Order: sequence, then C-alpha cells, then structure tokens
Amino acid sequence: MVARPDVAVSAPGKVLLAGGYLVLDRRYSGLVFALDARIHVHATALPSAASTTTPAAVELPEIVVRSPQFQDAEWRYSYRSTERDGIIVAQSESSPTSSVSRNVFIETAIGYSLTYISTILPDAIAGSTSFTVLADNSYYSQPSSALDSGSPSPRFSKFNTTLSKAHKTGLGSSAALVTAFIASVLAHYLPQSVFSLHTSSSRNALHNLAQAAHCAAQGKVGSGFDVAAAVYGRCVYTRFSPALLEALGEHGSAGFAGQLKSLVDSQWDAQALKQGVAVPRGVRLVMCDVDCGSQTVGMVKKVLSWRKENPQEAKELWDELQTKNETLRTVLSQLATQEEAAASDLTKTEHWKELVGAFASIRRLIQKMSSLSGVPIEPHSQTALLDACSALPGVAGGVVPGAGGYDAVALLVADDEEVLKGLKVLLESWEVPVDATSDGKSGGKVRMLGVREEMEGVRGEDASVMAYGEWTL
Ligand SMILES: Nc1ncnc2c1ncn2[C@@H]1O[C@H](COP(=O)(O)OP(=O)(O)O)[C@@H](O)[C@H]1O
Ligand SMILES: C[C@@](O)(CCOP(=O)(O)OP(=O)(O)O)CC(=O)O
Repeated sequence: MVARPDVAVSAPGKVLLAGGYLVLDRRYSGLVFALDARIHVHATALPSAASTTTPAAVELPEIVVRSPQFQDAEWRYSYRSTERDGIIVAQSESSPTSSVSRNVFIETAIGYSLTYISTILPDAIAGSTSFTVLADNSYYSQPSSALDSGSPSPRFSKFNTTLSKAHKTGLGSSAALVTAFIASVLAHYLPQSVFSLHTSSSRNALHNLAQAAHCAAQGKVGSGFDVAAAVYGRCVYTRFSPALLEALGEHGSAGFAGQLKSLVDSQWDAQALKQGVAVPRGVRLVMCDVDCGSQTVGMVKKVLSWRKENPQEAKELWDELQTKNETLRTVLSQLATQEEAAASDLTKTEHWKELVGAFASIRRLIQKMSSLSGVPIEPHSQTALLDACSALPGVAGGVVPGAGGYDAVALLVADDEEVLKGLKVLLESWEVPVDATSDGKSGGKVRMLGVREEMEGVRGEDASVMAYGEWTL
C-alpha cells in the first residue's frame, strides 16, 4: 500500500461587503472578501492496528477528528463502503463525545469526500486517519481573562469552552471548515496527479464538493458565497443555480455515488471572478463584532417574501443597489491601479471621495430595503455606529455586511496607525444605543476584530510538527 502523506490545508473566512440578498439571485452578484482568519485541517495516517495488537485482531479503519482548542471536541467515525450508494460514515460508540455531540459539518464532509474518492480511486481508501482542526483566534470571542493576561496570544488559542458554547464572530467558520476539511481528505488519500490545489480542475471539484456538502450539512441552499470565498478568496461572486443540488439524492440513497461524481466533475454556472476586484495598497478592511445580545431570525425569508409581494418596487431597488455595488468595486479597482495609489495622502484624492460616495449610496439603499421590508438589515443602532465611524478622518465608509442585522459592521479605512487608533478610541467608549426593534436589549460593546482582507482562498500549508507544534500530536 502507498504511504499516505501528512497534509495540512487552510481556508479563509469571509465577508460579503456588498450584495447581501441580491446574491441569492443569479441575475445579481456579491462583492466577497476573504479574511486572513483561516481554519486549518491537518491529516495524518494512524499506525495500523495490526502492528500494535495480535495478528488475530480485526482492524477496523477509523477516522478520528479532534478540534483541540475546544473542550469535548473529539469525534470518532467508522465507515463502510456500499456498492453504488457511496461510503457511509457513522460516529463510533467509542467517540468520547458521542452521547453529547455530533459535528454534522465534519461528518458530512467526510461522507461526501470519501464517497467521491470511491468513485475515482476506491483502493485509495484504506487505513485509519487522524484529522486535527485548528481555527485562527478571531473566529471566536476570547474570554476577557485571556485578553488581559499581558502575554502575547498564541497562534491558536485554547478557548476553555465547548464548541457549542463558544461565541462566534460570524466569519463563516463552517464554510472554511468544510472546504479545508474536504481538501485535506482529497490531498491525503489521492495522489497529486489526481488532486492538487494547484490545478483549476481540482479547485473546481473542491468547490462543487464543498458547496454540496455544506448545503447538506446546514440543511438549506444559500447563495454559497462563503464557500466560494473559502475556495477562491476575494472575488465577485455569482451564485450557482440551486437546481444543480436539487437533483442530488440523499447521501446513502440508491445511486448517490454516481450522481455525486457527475455533479462534482461538471462545470457549474457559478462564477468567482478574481480580476474584477482589488483592494488598493494603503486601504484595509476593518471588521467589528457588535455584542448587542439580540438576533433577528428569519431575515432572509422576510426580505424574500417582501420582494415576491412587491416585484416592481423590489426590482428597481435591487437594480439600483447592483449598480452602486458595482461602482464601489470599480472605484476600489481604480484606486488600486491608478497613480493615486502612490499619492502621499490617499484620502485627498478624487477616487477616495468617490469611494466615500459609493458607501453612502449603498447605505441609503440598504436603509430603504430595511424600511420597505420591515426587516432590520441596517437597524438604527447600526446606523448610529456606521455614521460615527464614517465621520472619522481616514474612514471611507462602512456597511452592515452579509444579511446585516445587529451583530457586525465592516469598514474600509486608510491603512494608517493614526486612523486605526482613532477608530479604537471611538469603539472603546461606544455603547450600543437602545433600538426600537432590538427587543430593548442594548448597552453592548463593539470590538475591532484582529482580521483584515486577504486575497487567497484555500491553500496547502506546511504539515510538519514544526508548523503546528504539539497541537497535532
Ligand atoms: N473549529 C471548529 N472545529 C470543529 N467544528 C467546527 C469549528 N468551527 C466550526 N465548526 C462547525 O461549524 C459549525 C458552525 O457553523 P454555523 O453555525 O453555520 O456557523 P458559521 O456562521 O460560523 O459558519 C459548528 O457547529 C461545527 O459543526
Ligand atoms: C442574505 C445572504 O445574501 C447573505 C448572508 O450573509 P451572512 O454573512 O450574514 O451569512 P451567515 O454567515 O451565513 O449568517 C444570504 C446568502 O447569500 O446565502
């Protein structure tokens, strides 16, 4: 048997800077930024049981997954092959956490990727494997005790809590996880001649497989911009036709393996254009986590049902927003390519003024979408915060990213110490005001996350012990 190599893969988190709701419809697009917060997955073959036990012992291949930054985060799986329906994965009784938790995203990623491998190189699936998941610290809010300790924070922190209790910061952990996990399974079991992150055909297969597994695990078909960011990085994203996934049966149903193979190997109608979007040198993204203790469920449903009931008004609004989103993208590209990028003060240039104007127009239209649909996409408390941030020198503007709501804002600012300092001072003293629609909950804090934009999507990492230290042992 060929020795399976240790591999490590990472995939980035995301922010949908412009195009929330619009990107659900193929006629519109979203401006998607990848973030330098990544989820890493390390894979290593486990020694064969036969070498450690008596020859009579039956070796059952096992997949062990650990997420050692969290408490009780170890899942063990057994798997079996069925003729036509794929590889069926089951959480083992021996899983330390089997009675407490399942990790549907990991379970689905394993089932889908092994099933795909079984259709191209069935003999490649053999033996036991250990996977370690490590998330960059910004995916979760750290307890303040960890932040105040004075010592530099380690590359990967221990969060002293379980995954389900951890406070997520909304950077798209499940899409980055599923993408990095599937890539690590494929790179670990398949020879490089069949799967390599350096070829566009492998990236296409990874994208399709990750979209299918992510939708199955989350039980709904979204636009998939988060998986696109995880695979391709910063891009202008046009979604895939949802019908592509509707044709795929349930994992384990008759014929699933063949259906999955054709779906994964085909060319979807999704688009992730890399050329269309740039971030000028001297400009950076700032993400803020707003801890206001209130969330609005069902926002997408409500916005879409308003759109259905008001097709004409919605079309005008959607079209206008698409135009303004494109202006934002174009101005950013112009700032990035023109000589102005070399100007001593970027904020004094014409294109900077246009950037400020593009944010203002987008926000005006988002506010209109909020009031017409009755959904707090940019609630009043966020309007106050965005207005205050935008008034600071060096801040081009900001938005409520993605679906909007109370929990985050994204800003584009001049990449300058003084500008960041000014922003920090404002945020430190900011009290989220009472908002009529936030169930009366207020007084939350705003925290600047330690992340910024990044261009690159999924990538191979150094898998050696040197790179991950004791986390993978
Ligand atoms: N570090 C991690 N280790 C293991 N599983 C993770 C990790 N981060 C995320 N997940 C999986 O992703 C799920 C969170 O997904 P979701 O609620 O959709 O959040 P998000 O909006 O961040 O994608 C978790 O319940 C878990 O199954
Ligand atoms: C409404 C949307 O267009 C954008 C939602 O973006 P968010 O970034 O808010 O998403 P989650 O991290 O999944 O909560 C829905 C979609 O595109 O799927």
